[in-house]
Parts: sequence; C-alpha cells; structure tokens
Amino acid sequence: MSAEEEIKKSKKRTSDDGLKEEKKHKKHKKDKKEKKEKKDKKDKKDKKEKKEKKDKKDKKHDDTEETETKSKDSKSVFTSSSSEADIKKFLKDNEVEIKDPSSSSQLQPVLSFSEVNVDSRIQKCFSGFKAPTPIQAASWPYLFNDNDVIGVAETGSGKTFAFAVPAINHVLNTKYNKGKPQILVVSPTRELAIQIYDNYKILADATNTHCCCVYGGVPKDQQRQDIKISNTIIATPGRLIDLLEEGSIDLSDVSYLVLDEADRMLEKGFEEDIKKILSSTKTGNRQTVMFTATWPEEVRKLASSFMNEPVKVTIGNRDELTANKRITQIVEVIDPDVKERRLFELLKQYHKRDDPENKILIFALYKKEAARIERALVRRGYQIASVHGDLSQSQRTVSLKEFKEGKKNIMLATDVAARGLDIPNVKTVINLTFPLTAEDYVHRIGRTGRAGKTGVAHTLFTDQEKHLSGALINILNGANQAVPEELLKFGSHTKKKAHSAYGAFFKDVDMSKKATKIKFD
Ligand SMILES: Nc1ncnc2c1ncn2[C@@H]1O[C@H](COP(=O)(O)OP(=O)(O)OP(=O)(O)O)[C@@H](O)[C@H]1O
Repeated sequence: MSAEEEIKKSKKRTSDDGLKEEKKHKKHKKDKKEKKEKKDKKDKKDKKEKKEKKDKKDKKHDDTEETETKSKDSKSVFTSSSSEADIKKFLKDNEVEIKDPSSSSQLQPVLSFSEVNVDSRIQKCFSGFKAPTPIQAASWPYLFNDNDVIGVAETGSGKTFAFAVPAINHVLNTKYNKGKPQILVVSPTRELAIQIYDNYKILADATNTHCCCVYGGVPKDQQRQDIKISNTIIATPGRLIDLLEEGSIDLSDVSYLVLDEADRMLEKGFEEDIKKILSSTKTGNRQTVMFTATWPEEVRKLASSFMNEPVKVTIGNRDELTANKRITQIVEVIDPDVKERRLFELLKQYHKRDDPENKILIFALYKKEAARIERALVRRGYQIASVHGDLSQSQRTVSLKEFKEGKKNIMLATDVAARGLDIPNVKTVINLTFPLTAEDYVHRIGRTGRAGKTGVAHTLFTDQEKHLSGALINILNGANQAVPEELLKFGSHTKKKAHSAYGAFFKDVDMSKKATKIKFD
C-alpha cells in the first residue's frame, strides 16, 4: 500500500471511529435523558401518592383529635353518657379488642342509641332496636371518624347495620355528583347483596337518598338506570366489573367502600376482581371497611394492602376460629352410605310441618347433590325451597323469599347460602355433607342462633372429611359443646392440608380450652 493510500485509509478509520463515537455519545445522552424522564415521572408519582397518603392521615388525625375531644367533651357525633365503669364492664363482658395502629388511646364505645347524635332521620331507624350490638358500639366511633376499619364479630351480630349507619351518614355529609355514587358495598353472593340492599334501603329511604343493587343473572338495563341516580351501590363483583368495563358505572367518587364477608372477598377467586374494583374508586381519600365473622391469617396481609392503618375491632376471641355459642352443635359420625337415610330421620325429628316459625336449613356440598336430595325429599312429600347454583337467579330469589316468609319451612342449599343470610326463625341447620373449610362450617351454622336467639346445628360427619376433624373439635371445644368419641378417633391432630384459598389453616387441638361468654343485648 502506498503512503497516500495508507493516509486515506487511516483518515477513513478515524472518521468512522468519530462517527461511532458520536453515535455512542448521542445514544448515551438519549438513554440518560430517558432515564431522567422516567425517574422524574416516578418521583412525581411517588410524591403525589405520599401527599395523598399524608393528606388522608392529616385529615384523619385532625378528625381523630376532634372526635376524641368531641366524645370527651360530650358534644358532637357521640355524647357519652356512660360511666367509666360501665364502659370497662362492656369491653370486658363482650371481649372487645381494639387495635389502632396509629394511636395508643381508644375511642369510647357507644353503649346506647341516645349517645349517637346523627341526623334525626337516621336516629328514627334505631327505634326497632334496644341498644347497639357490641360490634356496632365499638366500631361506630372509628367508622364515624373516617378510619379504615376491620370489624370481626360472630355471625348474626348486626354487622350490616354496623357499616350501613356510618355509610348513610357519610352520604349525607359528602357532595353527590349525579351518576357518581359515594358508597360501594361489595358482597360475595347475589342473595346476600339483595339482603344488604333490603336492609340498607330502610336507611336510604328514611334519609331520601338512593341505593341500588347490582348483581348477575338478571338483565342489566334496569341496573344501568338505577346506577345513574344512586348514592350507594350494593354489588356482587362479577356484574360490577361488567358494568365498569362497559362504562356504565363511574366509581371515581366512591369514598366509603365496604367489603362484606371480607375474608371470602379476599380469597383467590375474588382477589383480582377486588383489585380491579378498588383501583376504580377514589384513590388516596377512600375509607375502606371490612366486616366478617371469620378472619383467617392467610387473608390479613392482603387486606391490609388495600387499607390505610386499619383499626381492627374484634368482638369475642376470634383469632381462634369460634362459633356462636348460642348454637347447640351436634356432630354425628356416620358411614357416607347411610347419610341420606339419616337425613330423612332427622327431618322427622326436627320438622314441624305447619310451623312457619320452625325453619330448617339443610346444607349439601355440591349443586348436583343438592338437586338429587331435593328430588328425594319432594318424592317424600316435603315442600322444599332450594338455593344452589343449578337454579336460575329468579328461582333462587323466589325460593329464598318463600323460606324467609315461612311459606316453606325447609330450605336446601349449597354454600351460596352459607354466609350472611339473615333468615328469621331458622331453628335447625343440618349439614348433610360437611363443607370444604372449617370457616364455612362456622358460617353455615351461623344461619341459626341469630340476634340473640338459640338454635341447633346437626352435622353428619364421615371419614371423607376426617382431615377437618381437628378443626371441628377445636370449634366444638371453643363453644363448650360435646365432642363425640367417634370424632376423636379421627385424630385431634389435624393434617395440615392446604386449601387453595386459606392455605394451611388447621390448628392443633387444645382440649383444655374453655369457652368464654359473649353477651348479646
Ligand atoms: N342493635 C341491634 N339490636 C338487635 N338486633 C339487631 C341490631 N342490629 C341489627 N340487628 C338484627 O340482627 C340480625 C343479624 O344482623 P346481621 O344480618 O347484620 O348479622 P351479621 O353480623 O352480618 O351476620 P353474618 O356474619 O352471618 O353475616 C338482623 O336481623 C338485624 O336486623
């Protein structure tokens, strides 16, 4: 190569290197810029979230101070007329436990309705009851104080009214923008949603506000209309998400949100739906409220991720899975093949044909089993109301109505009816097949013994459910009930079988455990 060529080549190399260098430099600059933009964006978002959280906390703090002073000064929402001694006794007798992560002092419970200074139209709705139930008494001060609250109390203890009264008060005290509801209550089953709606409507009507119920299995048109004028929406997750996705509902003003039967709502099947629903509601300034009778460890972390420093109000020792102590629990260990025959015998024992006040609720596990037993009972001349997934929504609604009204006094159901349903005068619950979890057992039998009444739960237990024997023995012990020898034979030491929703929730049995009394006014 000549010297001239060598110089040309070297120049070209230098120029290529220069270009490469320039390109590299530009790319570096671009990356840097993008990185900076990303960081700025993230910082901005974090700052905004922090500010929203701080505002909410400050607001709560101000309100807390105000309410604490108010209750102490006997001025605003609550006028405390109860003595220190009465309050101490109430807290002790009812085993009230309050855990407030943001304060070491507790807000006083409201022991009588006369202490609740709310709109007179709300007050009128108290007239049917003598005094707030323990969960109402202990949770109201926090709910009226805008705190996030987890309320855990036994079945039939008035949890619906506990969240509904502060909700209506919230409606009256916040601005309503047409088409944008202020309150959202989410429930796991259609029947429960309808029941909450029926109870809530009494408060809504009394205060001239609107509520509607949104659930699947029925046409959407009426629901779309109702949503437009409702302050409160009571909904099951599936239909609610449908309406959200088609743009028929705007939840951006929801500032008081309730998950009823919260542990069920946080189970795997519902978790994604709940996340979607929550992200459509008012961020930063939403009061989130969860009520339940059972609160397994496995859902607690998830719950707190949706809440802001929630105050936990527990009535009775509910860290252990416990049943309502007004229910007499009879457990009979039998061969699976004779279950059906035994059911007919039990019906002869418990059923009073013409007594609408003496209702029996029979639980099967699967809808096919329920349908088969229904046919067998009808063949024997029983008039049965049925609620299970094989029936249309309108059939389910009619059945429940007939049972509630006493037109039929036997109902056969699957676990869709296990939670929350408040049916007067259910004297007996028969578990033809044991449920999948010990929590479901507590909810099922909780359909009796409600609002201070007593009831009987008769359970047929077979070796197919023996992995649940330990959990069941614990529940029986916890409520001072007889534990049959045959059940003990299955072993009081439960196999830690993980459930997809609850995880390994079974506890070892403590045979020495004594039940403590829960008072219901
Ligand atoms: N303060 C009160 N005094 C007496 N009864 C009440 C009071 N508040 C509510 N009740 C009644 O108690 C019954 C049970 O209430 P509710 O259905 O709210 O129970 P729950 O705690 O939600 O039960 P579950 O855990 O099974 O869902 C209802 O009939 C309700 O009208």
